[in-house]
Amino acid sequence: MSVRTDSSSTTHRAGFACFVGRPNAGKSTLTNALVGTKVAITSTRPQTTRHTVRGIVHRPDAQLVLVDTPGLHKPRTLLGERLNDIVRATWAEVDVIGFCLPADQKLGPGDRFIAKELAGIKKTPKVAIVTKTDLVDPEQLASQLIAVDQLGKELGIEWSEIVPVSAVGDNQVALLADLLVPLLPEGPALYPEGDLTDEPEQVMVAELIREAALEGVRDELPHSIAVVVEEMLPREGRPENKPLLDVHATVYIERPSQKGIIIGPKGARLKDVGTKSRRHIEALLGTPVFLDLHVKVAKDWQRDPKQLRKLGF
Ligand SMILES: Nc1nc2c(ncn2[C@@H]2O[C@H](COP(=O)(O)OP(=O)(O)OP(=O)(O)O)[C@@H](O)[C@H]2O)c(=O)[nH]1
Repeated sequence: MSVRTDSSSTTHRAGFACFVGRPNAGKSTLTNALVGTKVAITSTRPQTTRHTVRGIVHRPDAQLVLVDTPGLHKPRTLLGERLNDIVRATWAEVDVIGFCLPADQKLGPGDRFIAKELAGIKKTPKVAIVTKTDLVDPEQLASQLIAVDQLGKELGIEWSEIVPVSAVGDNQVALLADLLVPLLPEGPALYPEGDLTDEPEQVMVAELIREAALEGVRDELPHSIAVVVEEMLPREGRPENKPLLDVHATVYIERPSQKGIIIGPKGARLKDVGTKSRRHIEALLGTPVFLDLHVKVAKDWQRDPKQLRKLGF
């Protein structure tokens, strides 16, 4: 007896996808849900993703490399302009774009602004992803799906798919991967199996610290925090079964007046930021960590090209 296998099942695909959408649309959370580990930072504050973080989905039939971009927005500072340039450059390079639209919010000018830009990128297939479906009832979801369909028609965008997902409720996340994969080109894996991201560890560690530093200073320091990891070194003289990684990092703020906010009374806040981010760093790197945090003022860094370069933008 002979068994014939369908040739399509042996085809391997590999390529890049990026999620776009207005701030807070759920792009980072979706990236994490697809990859299954914490690689992109999430926060309830908009515009927290500054670095392009790739998460990699490994499957027997495909490798899907996710590029998580910052939100496109009306630039007010030099940093804003650079972020928008990064976003557009990313869109032109990837194999498929996932446009994230939260189910619980009516389509607004922010979505249209992005959709118009997307309409200009003809070649790249676009999947509309209606996110956060756990926050709405079926009726609301249905009308959002219709609105997204209409938005596409109006602007001349042909959605390859329109998919509702909930990253938090893990609903349809696997289906989304199934729909993205056929849109990738045929080819061998681009990264070794087991790699979840090619972002240098130091950048990921810096992002984890920044995430913790942003928490709780909701309104005082919205986007004035940058974090640079100066050094990560294994502590010398430790027994082999008790390693310790020394991480030295600097939290940059824009003005001296912000120092008090970040440090808190008697240093309590900074200590809290250190404890929280250390736990995340240890989980990420799988080793105990000693975290040494400093706060420095880099005057108006968001507007200063020299400072921006130094801080990695
Ligand atoms: N209920 C619910 N909340 C979600 C879901 N996905 C994301 N969120 C929440 O929405 C907020 C924003 O999510 P992010 O993933 O950080 O959004 P983002 O689009 O990456 O945001 P930026 O980095 O600002 O561009 C966070 O508080 C998430 O917890 C979801 O499926 N369901």
